[in-house]
Amino acid sequence: MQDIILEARHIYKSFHDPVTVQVLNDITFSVRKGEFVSVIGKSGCGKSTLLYILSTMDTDYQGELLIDGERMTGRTDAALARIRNEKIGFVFQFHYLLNEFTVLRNVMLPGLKLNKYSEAEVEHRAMERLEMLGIGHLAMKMANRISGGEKQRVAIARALINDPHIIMGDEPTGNLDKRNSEMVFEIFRQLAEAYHQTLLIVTHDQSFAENTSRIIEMEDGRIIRH
Ligand SMILES: Nc1ncnc2c1ncn2[C@@H]1O[C@H](COP(=O)(O)OP(=O)(O)OP(=O)(O)O)[C@@H](O)[C@H]1O
Repeated sequence: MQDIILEARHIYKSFHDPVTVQVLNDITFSVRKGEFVSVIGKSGCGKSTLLYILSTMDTDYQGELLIDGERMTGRTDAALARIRNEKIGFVFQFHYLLNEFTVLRNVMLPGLKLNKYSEAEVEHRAMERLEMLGIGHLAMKMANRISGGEKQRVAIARALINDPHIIMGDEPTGNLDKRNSEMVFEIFRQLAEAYHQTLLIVTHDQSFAENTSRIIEMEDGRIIRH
């Protein structure tokens, strides 16, 4: 099907630490273009482990992962790094901005790495995204001189720089107060509605999840609702 952005087929994952513990058990689901999906479940049920696999950062699993219909399984690390930078935008609980750079430069970095646009074009795209998120005026500030809510908006601008096919988030509101959490949710909702941006967000926040277009619920390494 053409509009399926992400497909997980029978994914299993075990840790050997030192006894073997199966953390993901036959995970199968897909995400269509424009869906705003949340992944919920009790602490330790395997959400972050699953997100690492879906985002191609962890390749040590059984099963198949397809992004845009292409198999990710069995590719080299370099190939996966390129696919990640081109197709996946990341927003984490901690923003991981580089403090020694300006806000603008932080947003530009994944765009420069892609090697698709000139530096001037990447700068223009970064400014467009900062302005869309209402923080154009922060462009020249150093990344450590802005508030937590502003940092998370910068992280979202950075995630959008290469027009990702999917944005993946691991607790993107986990470190924010209520007002900023609602703001981040609202940005995601508008991205999904106005731009048909596909989003897959792991969250503990029940009210966040209830307002997404689909909830995937996990329990003990399995999907119990999707
Ligand atoms: N590197 C590792 N080695 C061994 N066990 C691990 C490792 N990483 C995670 N686990 C175990 O795998 C299980 C799932 O962890 P995971 O971080 O995916 O859960 P989670 O649902 O994201 O939890 P939380 O909501 O608390 O972040 C847990 O039992 C955890 O202890």
